[in-house]
Amino acid sequence: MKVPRVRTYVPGLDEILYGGIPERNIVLVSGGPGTGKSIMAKQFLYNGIVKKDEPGVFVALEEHPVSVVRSFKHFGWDITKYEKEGKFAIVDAFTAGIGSTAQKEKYLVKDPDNVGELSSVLREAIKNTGAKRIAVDSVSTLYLNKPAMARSIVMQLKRIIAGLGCTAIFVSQVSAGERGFGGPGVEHAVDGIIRLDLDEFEGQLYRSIIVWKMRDSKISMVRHPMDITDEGIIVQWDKYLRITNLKAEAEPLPKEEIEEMKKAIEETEKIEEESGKEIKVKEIEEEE
Ligand SMILES: Nc1ncnc2c1ncn2[C@@H]1O[C@H](COP(=O)(O)OP(=O)(O)OP(=O)(O)O)[C@@H](O)[C@H]1O
Repeated sequence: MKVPRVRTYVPGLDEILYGGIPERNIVLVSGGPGTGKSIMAKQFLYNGIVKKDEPGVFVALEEHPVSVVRSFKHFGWDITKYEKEGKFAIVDAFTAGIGSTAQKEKYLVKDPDNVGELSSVLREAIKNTGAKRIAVDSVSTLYLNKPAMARSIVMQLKRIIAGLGCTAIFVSQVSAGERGFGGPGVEHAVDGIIRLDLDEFEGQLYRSIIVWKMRDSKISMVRHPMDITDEGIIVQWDKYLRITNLKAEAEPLPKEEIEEMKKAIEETEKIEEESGKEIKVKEIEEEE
């Protein structure tokens, strides 16, 4: 059976996911400092609103809500407009209500250590905006001081998010050079893992992305070069990054794989088009 896909519209990412993220999947975007995790989470939300009219909620645990908005705007993504229209909301789990901007926040979590409070504020934000896409940045903050609780915290959020029909990106911070993705409890609890990396060779930094797992989906089995530009993240889906002890080199993917990825995107587009038609027919029937 074909699983409905949530397209990220991050250039090249849907290709290496063979169509996009399966609906209701919770995806860990894991990586070291400065690898582009936050940008990817923001791009996923912004694209959903602009390209599909799907509202989104950003759970801010690492940055002040003012900085969150500023970093959206850095890429020309005017999120304030959609916040005013009620299609976007920030859950402030950062300020603990301290400061004048914080007190104006509609969705404030006073104690981010209290997962119950976070869950109920998140649920309210999802219901009010009609959100389809969620980003939690970063989920690691929630269990930094209590690693034994990581799995149950992630499962609690997953139940709410998937239960309300949403698809999510959970940002997971790991140390530079660490091989894991955020601890065994979390890695097995989530539905997908995307890993972002930054590696140095001969004084030059190379960005790359690899999809480690994605339930109900075929995935590209190679590391792809990735760029961060003024328009956000671009994945070079038709190339793979060959890393040896001494160097990193981008090489073209085999033709058959490129064709298969293209076909997966075309199929997703066709399914979307058909379901769009179905909705229109239903609307007309209801009007009659
Ligand atoms: N316009 C741009 N062009 C190129 N690179 C950019 C641009 N804007 C930001 N970056 C790069 O993106 C990186 C930050 O990305 P991001 O904030 O998503 O990292 P992160 O993985 O969330 O890191 P951390 O875990 O440390 O918060 C910066 O190090 C910066 O070099």
